[in-house]
Amino acid sequence: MKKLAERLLECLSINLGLAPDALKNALGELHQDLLINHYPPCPNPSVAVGANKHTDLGGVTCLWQLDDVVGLQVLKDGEWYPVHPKPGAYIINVADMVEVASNGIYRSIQHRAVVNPAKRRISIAAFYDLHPDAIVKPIPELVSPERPACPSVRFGDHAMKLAIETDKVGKKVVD
Ligand SMILES: O=C(O)CCC(=O)C(=O)O
Ligand SMILES: [Fe+2]
Repeated sequence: MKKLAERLLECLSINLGLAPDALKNALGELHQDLLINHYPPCPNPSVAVGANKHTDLGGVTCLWQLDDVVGLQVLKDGEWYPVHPKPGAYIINVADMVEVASNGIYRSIQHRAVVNPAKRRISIAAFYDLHPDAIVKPIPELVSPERPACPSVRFGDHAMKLAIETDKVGKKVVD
């Protein structure tokens, strides 16, 4: 799975016109955090949230939706769109540190999970997170007068800030 995340970072780098290892070098050593989300059926989904609106913190996330139950939604142009589970397919989220390293060219995706009135849902998220001391700066080739550098971020501070200032959850890093 980690190989998949590393390969994805290579593809994202190449797509930016950079060397394949550009994002990997900008993020440093990645480690995997696994989170198993279990959403029991909820008789009144309109008053309950599965997972609140947020962006993932690290590099990329590989998300596996186990059951054929729609719950994940992504925010695009102010509208929530469902992401339908596909057997054998992972959902890949660009997370905050790729947004910073790419100087905002890639945007971390705002998403949430809603609950289902009749069925339970399970998802497994593999987050590729950074060392807490890793400092992520925009890759110099992606900085220009038209696209000035966004602020650098120390990963540990970013994760802590969101843990403490929960009102910041779901806000964009670059903006
Ligand atoms: O359950 C889902 O589909 C989303 C879970 C999620 O966004 C997360 O664990 O960060
Ligand atoms: Fe997430």
